[in-house]
Amino acid sequence: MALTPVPVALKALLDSVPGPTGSETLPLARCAWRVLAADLAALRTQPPFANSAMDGYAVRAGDMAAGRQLRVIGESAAGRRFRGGIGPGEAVRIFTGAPMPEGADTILIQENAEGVGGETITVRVPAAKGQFLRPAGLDFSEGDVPLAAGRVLDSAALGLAAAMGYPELRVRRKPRVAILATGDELVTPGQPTGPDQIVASNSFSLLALVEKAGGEALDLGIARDDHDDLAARIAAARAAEADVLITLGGASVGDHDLVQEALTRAGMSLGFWKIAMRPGKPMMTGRLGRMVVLGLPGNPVSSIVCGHLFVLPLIEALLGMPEPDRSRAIPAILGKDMPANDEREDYVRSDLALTPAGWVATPFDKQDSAMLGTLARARALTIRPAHSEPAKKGEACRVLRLR
Ligand SMILES: Nc1nc2c(c(=O)[nH]1)N[C@H]1C(S)=C(S)[C@@H](COP(=O)(O)OP(=O)(O)OC[C@H]3O[C@@H](n4cnc5c(N)ncnc54)[C@H](O)[C@@H]3O)O[C@H]1N2
Ligand code: MOO
Repeated sequence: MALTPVPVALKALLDSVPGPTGSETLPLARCAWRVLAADLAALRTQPPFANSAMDGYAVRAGDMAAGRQLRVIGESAAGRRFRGGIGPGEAVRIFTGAPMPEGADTILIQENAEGVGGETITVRVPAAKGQFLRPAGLDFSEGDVPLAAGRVLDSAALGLAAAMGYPELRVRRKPRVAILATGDELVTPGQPTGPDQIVASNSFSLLALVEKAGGEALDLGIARDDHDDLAARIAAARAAEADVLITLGGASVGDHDLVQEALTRAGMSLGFWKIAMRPGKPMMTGRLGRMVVLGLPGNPVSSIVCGHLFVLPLIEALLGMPEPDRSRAIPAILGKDMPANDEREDYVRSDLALTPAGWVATPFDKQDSAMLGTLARARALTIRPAHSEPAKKGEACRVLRLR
């Protein structure tokens, strides 16, 4: 069976998403890093009044001449405006953020005035008309829509939502991602290991990816290589109304690789199985009712690389985030020669350093997909497209940054 190219499998996976998750209303303080469910229109204008960007004097541009004396007729502070207007030859002491008095059109910063604090000042360096004046609506006006649905509420966006007057926001429900490890050899960390057993780590790796992407991980434990146990845990994922089920291991062709059959028996329609990538070849996609199914290979590095390539974009799609945010590869140059590649796109564990020539990606010598230590050391995955010619150190490449 021909291997499916990564972009084909990814597109099919994202197309299989039944739509963004529902939404919930949360107080602003609980919305950090959540995703907006609707466009957000400003409920007010910012700044609501013309104000000064500096400490100094509100003046008239017509009075700006070196040596000119001005009479200080009052003070405008942030939160306490000067009541009244200024005429020719007059100035108002003003502070950053304070409303501009009527008749003033320019700010003379105090460094450019003599006699600061007194009843008269002398212009030392004249200000240009409108200097350091912030007009009303400089930032946004009521009805503007500076934040669109799908926007992650990072620090700037959350602050902007607050400034626009919102005490609470409608955000996407976190996609629920059920994670099911499989394998007779696996033991939970901290439990005693029998002679042929190893500690199960992949669920934790995937949990970290799911949470980073804005999903909610649901650990379904470890299924034995046994149809009844697999069926019970697949049923648990459905009962929990998971948006996604990720299975780990049992994806390949061995006699104990039962996952696909168990899912098919439960009613899954298969999307793709076997992807043209290394690591991660035995990956499988499917749909079980509304639940998107991703069957990841058991090798720890394979499951994590598949997570970066497929789980992160899948969660973004479920969160209704816009398409362009899903491509993460950046240009770099190779730090060493690379051999020709076969039909599987290679994701090579690499170091990554920023140099005056740009990012330099240097692949590690050992690339076994069981070596989690190597992946933890890697700063990037260097992408070697299928059928690449041998490449020399210094040639252009693309990388996925890992941290
Ligand atoms: N004859 C062939 N054999 C294999 C092929 C193939 O095409 N033909 N593909 C290989 C590739 S590539 C991969 S990747 C692996 C993946 O196989 P499975 O998904 O069936 O994974 P398992 O056999 O269940 O496990 C592989 C390996 O990973 C360990 N493992 C499993 N789950 C966990 C976990 N939750 N935490 C930590 N480690 C885990 C497991 O003990 C095995 O050592 O198949 C190749 N074989
Ligand atoms: O594809 Mo497997 O993931 O090479 O080790």
